[in-house]
Amino acid sequence: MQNSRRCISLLCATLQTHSIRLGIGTSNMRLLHRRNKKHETNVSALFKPVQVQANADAEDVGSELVGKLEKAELLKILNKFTQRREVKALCSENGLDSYLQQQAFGSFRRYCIEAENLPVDLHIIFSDIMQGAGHIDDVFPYFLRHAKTVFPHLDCMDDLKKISDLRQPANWYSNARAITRKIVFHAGPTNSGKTYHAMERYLSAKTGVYCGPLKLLATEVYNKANERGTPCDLVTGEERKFGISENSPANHVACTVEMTSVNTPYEVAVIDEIQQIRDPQRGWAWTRAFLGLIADEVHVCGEAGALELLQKICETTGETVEIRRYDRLTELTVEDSALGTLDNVMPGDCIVCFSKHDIYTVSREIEARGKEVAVIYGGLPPGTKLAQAAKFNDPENSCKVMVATDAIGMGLNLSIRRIIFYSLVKPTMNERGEREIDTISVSSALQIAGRAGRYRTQWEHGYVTAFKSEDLQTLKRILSDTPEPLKSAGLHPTADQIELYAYHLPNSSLSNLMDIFVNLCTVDDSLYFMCNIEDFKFLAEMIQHVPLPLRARYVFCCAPINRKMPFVCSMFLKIARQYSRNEPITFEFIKKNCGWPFKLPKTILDLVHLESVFDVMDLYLWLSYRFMDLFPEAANVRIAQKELDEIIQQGVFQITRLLKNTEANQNMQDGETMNYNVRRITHVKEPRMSSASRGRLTERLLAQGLLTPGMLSELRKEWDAQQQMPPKESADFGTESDDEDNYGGFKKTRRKRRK
Ligand SMILES: Nc1ncnc2c1ncn2[C@@H]1O[C@H](COP(=O)(O)OP(=O)(O)OP(=O)(O)O)[C@@H](O)[C@H]1O
Ligand SMILES: [Mg+2]
Repeated sequence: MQNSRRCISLLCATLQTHSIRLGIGTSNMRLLHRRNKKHETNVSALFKPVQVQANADAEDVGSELVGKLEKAELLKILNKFTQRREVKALCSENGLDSYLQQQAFGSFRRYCIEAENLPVDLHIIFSDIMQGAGHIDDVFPYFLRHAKTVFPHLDCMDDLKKISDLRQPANWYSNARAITRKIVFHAGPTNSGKTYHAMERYLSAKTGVYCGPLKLLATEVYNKANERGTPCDLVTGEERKFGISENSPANHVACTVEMTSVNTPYEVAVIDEIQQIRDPQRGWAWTRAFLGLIADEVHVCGEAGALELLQKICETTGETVEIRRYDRLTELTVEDSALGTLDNVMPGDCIVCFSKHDIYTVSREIEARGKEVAVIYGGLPPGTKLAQAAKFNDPENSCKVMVATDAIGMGLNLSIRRIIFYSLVKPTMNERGEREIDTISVSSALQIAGRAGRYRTQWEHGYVTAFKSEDLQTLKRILSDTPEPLKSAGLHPTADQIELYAYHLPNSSLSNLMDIFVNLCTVDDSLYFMCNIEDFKFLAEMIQHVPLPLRARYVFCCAPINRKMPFVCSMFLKIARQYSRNEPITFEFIKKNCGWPFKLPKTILDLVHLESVFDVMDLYLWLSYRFMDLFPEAANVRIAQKELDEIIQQGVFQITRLLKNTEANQNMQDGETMNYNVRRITHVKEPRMSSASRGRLTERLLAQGLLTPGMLSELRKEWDAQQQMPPKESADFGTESDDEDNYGGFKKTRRKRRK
């Protein structure tokens, strides 16, 4: 039980106890700056003291030379020493602030009292002081030696600060700086032909790369280019497809922005949806692409509000921005009345919700009125999303209404006549990692509204309205606003930088290293901000007890998984454990753990679970590109994943029936599990608990749906097994790193098999 508690507290630490949360949006950069300042005073608390072994010398030479030390006397000297003003001043001069002083004094006192034999030099100093032959301040050099062992950063603060000096990210990309790039900014509202014009240039070039925000968009470009006779490869985190063949790379590439190569020269590069550069989580990928692409022409597409920031960044690269402005190609009208009731839904309507719970409610109610619905939300597999989009777009299909989350804001081509905002508030995570409800931003409202009346679809005049009449005025106000100009672009520490940190602080956990990095780094906050590292830290802490080399640990923590999905998280942990034992993660392993062969979902809970399984397979594929030898069965996993996508598709086609079954089950069962499951689906509606009312950690995690009973028992087993394994250094560099992987600048890591 003790072990499992520790295991759970590990998870909890991730979820609740971090003092530093960096939910940084561009709008609160000033705040960040101040917060950084504030943290400067307690950044010391991030440095965890290293335990120093007592009895450093095997033989008690000191006692032989000058006799044994009286412990009570020794304690008196130590207490006096720690209270002396001169000593405190010396401490400050040597980088020990009051927090570190307290820690180091305590550690030094314990060390001196508990040691049976002190190092001979220290022993003699104490003996001299006791006999009036030495001064109490003479202890200081020995204390400092101890303090530097306990806090190794004292000796390398300057190095650490240098490593995390992020003031000139433009200089990280010498290949891009070596050429003169032509930067073209295609600015305009949604549906104005920005991407279209950039793509025309891309397709006419000899070589080109398209960097998009979503797999679906990259896939669309890949398909379009190949259809037009321009062979094009597809590169996403989990997939590679080839326009010609695996052995002959095409001259054109369509990729997700995180996968952008900053080592390959191109004639034309397109960076789509550049306003995402301000995204608190993913912004760093756009910054990296914008600064690092080696292309004669870099075409960026997006909101006009990004222009000033891009121009300022270009001042640091010595480039100029050519601007091409576009107007919306079709008309978009905000209606004068709200929808009021779902009875008023018409063909071509898309109701946009901001929670899955609302998606379920609305689709159920529309179907109850005898109308078919297509459903799209972020968690659905790509095949399912495309199938739902195709059903809705097909003029011959009887399904004329769509219910979607803001997942449709970017990417999919949908024939929408009218967008109806079911609500104007969206649950978000604040900077402390707590859930909050926020009114949607002007930018995202315009993106979503812009989906109506798409050029060259059956509905060329778009309409927008709200579901509730009380929201209509607010919606009108939001839509008449211009999106706030972007203030800064995201940055993220690279694996190399963290590896250097680990070299200096070998006893620190990866999560701790990230915290220290973020707190010590210097960023030019008139241009950049540090991206939120909470997801990374969450994963790092979850696998902290798993013995892994640092590089591999780093790559694992970059895996794009949703930490709100307990099944995916527990599989992540299992896979990491298997990897750490150097055992291949086979298709059999996936089948056994994911319940293959898959059955059609009967309830929404089944559907949610299948979505998690899909994500686990994505995780497998993602890892398979980074650790080829231990993930050898990507091909089989891909086939099974496709099969699963089809099963999920069928489930979503019958979503109303699943909802009915779920409700019937709910009435029949009253057990804990059911309660938990329902909460899990409706988690966005849950009120946030105050810390006082949170109760036991495990219960809290279970209630929040962040831990399942099954996962809890797995964790217990994991932990018990771990206790029986020999310990291993956390900062182990036993990996070879070779070719560049392009994921955040991290190298692909092929594991050396441990003998
Ligand atoms: N000149 C054109 N000829 C033919 N089709 C066009 C032209 N311009 C745009 N389109 C089509 O109109 C639609 C909208 O264009 P596009 O996707 O380029 O808009 P966008 O400004 O990038 O919108 P968003 O901000 O939503 O990404 C696309 O289907 C595109 O193919
Ligand atoms: Mg576009």
